[in-house]
Amino acid sequence: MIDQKITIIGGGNLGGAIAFGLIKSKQIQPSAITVTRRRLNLLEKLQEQGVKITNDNVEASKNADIIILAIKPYQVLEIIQEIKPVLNSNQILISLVAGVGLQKLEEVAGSDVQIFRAMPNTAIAIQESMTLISTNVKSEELRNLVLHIFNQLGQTTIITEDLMAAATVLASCGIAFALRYMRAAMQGGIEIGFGAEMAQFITAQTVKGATGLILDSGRHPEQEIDKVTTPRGITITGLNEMEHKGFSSSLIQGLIASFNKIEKG
Ligand SMILES: NC(=O)C1=CN([C@@H]2O[C@H](COP(=O)(O)OP(=O)(O)OC[C@H]3O[C@@H](n4cnc5c(N)ncnc54)[C@H](OP(=O)(O)O)[C@@H]3O)[C@@H](O)[C@H]2O)C=CC1
Ligand SMILES: O=C(O)[C@@H]1CCC=N1
Repeated sequence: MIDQKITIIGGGNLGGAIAFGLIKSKQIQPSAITVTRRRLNLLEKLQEQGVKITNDNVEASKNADIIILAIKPYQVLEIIQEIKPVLNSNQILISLVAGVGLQKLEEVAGSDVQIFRAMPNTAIAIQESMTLISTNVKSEELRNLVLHIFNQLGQTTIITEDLMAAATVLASCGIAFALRYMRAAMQGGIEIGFGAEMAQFITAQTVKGATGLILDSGRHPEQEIDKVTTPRGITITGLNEMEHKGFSSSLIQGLIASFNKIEKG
């Protein structure tokens, strides 16, 4: 069980999904969760589940054990300043904000607070996130607590801060890249004969199967691809045509462009 009181500042896509995911996990009482945003009417569903809602970040942070920052990057430093007067050294501050490093967060929040960064993806809405965590906090107990919270919402790993930009690209942006593959596969599927709905279902189940093969076996994708590519066959013809058109190269260049965007700020 999670006995701590959790405040989520910014109940949008991620903040809201975390609250719903935690409730679903049954590891925490809904009344131990507070979610803030300015348009409170958009938090009605969470309120119906027993979550406390407010537009007062300071009040919501006062008695929280854990404060999760799920606002936009351009707001994060201002909002830390806003809640700083009520922060204390027993509290854990977890920033989900992309592109704002631990050093900057520590500078603004002060070194007393226990600061973590967590980088999830939108599959957190179905408790299937890949969440990467970084921190300077040394306490195993606190690290395990933060891991435990995000483990309710998918898979979680602690990494060093210098890898957080790469983690943001590969996991958080990565889900959009994977979905764009799916959209393209569907469009191709429609052109060769399926209706959109059927093409979507076939594509989604096929991607799920590919994911399962890799996660279950830990084998390199190319080993699984080798099992599909009959010599002089149909698959290798398609794969090679995709590579001639720059499939892998364009994906890698896209990842690097996203990475450079974070690095440049
Ligand atoms: N989306 C993603 O896939 C990922 C996002 N991130 C990071 O997570 C953060 C949140 O992203 P996301 O959930 O997509 O963004 P959203 O825009 O969906 O959520 C941000 C929320 O903050 C609320 N908000 C704005 N101002 C305030 C304020 N002063 N006080 C309290 N709440 C406020 C907004 O609601 P209202 O306007 O009603 O106040 C909104 O619901 C970003 O920093 C992003 O970098 C990280 C990994 C993945
Ligand atoms: O695109 C963005 O900036 C955010 C951070 C990672 C995913 N979405």
